[in-house]
Amino acid sequence: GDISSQLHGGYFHPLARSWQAERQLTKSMLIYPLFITDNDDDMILVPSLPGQHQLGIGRIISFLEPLVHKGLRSVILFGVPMKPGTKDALASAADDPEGPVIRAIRLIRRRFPQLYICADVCLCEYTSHGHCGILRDDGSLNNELSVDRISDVAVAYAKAGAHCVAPSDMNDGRIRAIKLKLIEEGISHKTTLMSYSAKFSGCLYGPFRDAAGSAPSFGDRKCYQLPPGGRGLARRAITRDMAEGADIIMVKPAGQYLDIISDAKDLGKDLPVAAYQVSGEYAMIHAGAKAGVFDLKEMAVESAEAILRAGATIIVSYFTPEFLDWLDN
Ligand SMILES: NCC[C@H](CC(=O)O)[C@@H](CN)CCC(=O)O
Ligand SMILES: [Zn+2]
Repeated sequence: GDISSQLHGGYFHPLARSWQAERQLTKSMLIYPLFITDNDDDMILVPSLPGQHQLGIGRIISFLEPLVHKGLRSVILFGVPMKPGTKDALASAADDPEGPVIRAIRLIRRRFPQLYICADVCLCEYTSHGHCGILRDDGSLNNELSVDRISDVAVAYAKAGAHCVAPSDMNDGRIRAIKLKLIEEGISHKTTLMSYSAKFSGCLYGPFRDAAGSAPSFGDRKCYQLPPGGRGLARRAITRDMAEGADIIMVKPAGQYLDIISDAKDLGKDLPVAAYQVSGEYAMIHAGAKAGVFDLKEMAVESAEAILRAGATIIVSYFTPEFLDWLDN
């Protein structure tokens, strides 16, 4: 055939094949989620999230030491209050200075100063009803009260030493509110604001909710997380959050939303785009490997390659510990 039909010469060799990828996965692209409980000695496996633990403050250092040694660069912290009576309608415990997240931030900052600490900011782990905000009488989110409370929690985590605050609530306008309060506090110059901008409602968060005890006690999150079909809504939310001061745009889930990741890169070509490979994606890959559909490592790598190909350069992944073993850098 004519010469332009000959493509094989560009990828017959493994190195040439690696050159075909715009982005290569490296350890510094990975953020590892940690579940921190309020019982210091906890080290509890989460059955629905293979190999993942709920950790007490007393376990964090010894848990992280080998991972930091293998090149872990960043974690994202989720508080898991287990003590009865902690949760209430206003998520009062979310910014408790003796709560698990703030204690973990301080401890990790002191022991691993080189680790970049992200703090997830939401109310669902601290509200009695399990929703990502403060409710009106009719059970819908009170956006104004929720945004005010979430921005206070974000500032508390930043003041405690989090390098990055990441609001996963999906209330309207929380990015602007957080940015303004960080500026008022004089810490906006040393706090990254990573927005879960395009976060979709769906069936892929079950194992996380087991791990975080954060399932809504009634209803669902369909009135604040985006509808899976809402590509336009996602583009509008991404554009809005960039205008409100987000430093990083995140898409979540990842594997079923690769087009949204590429939209985020298209809209936010001047910002880093993150993607969160959520608990359901992670558990599904484990289940597929266990069922013999594919090799675990091959699928974990292929799913990460797809997320990078779509345009992400940051991946929140429960596979992070494995990738630290699998990657050279
Ligand atoms: N703030 C909401 C938590 C949210 C899932 C949910 O809707 O419960 C995610 C955490 N940011 C779940 C992440 C995961 O499933 O891994
Ligand atoms: Zn939430």
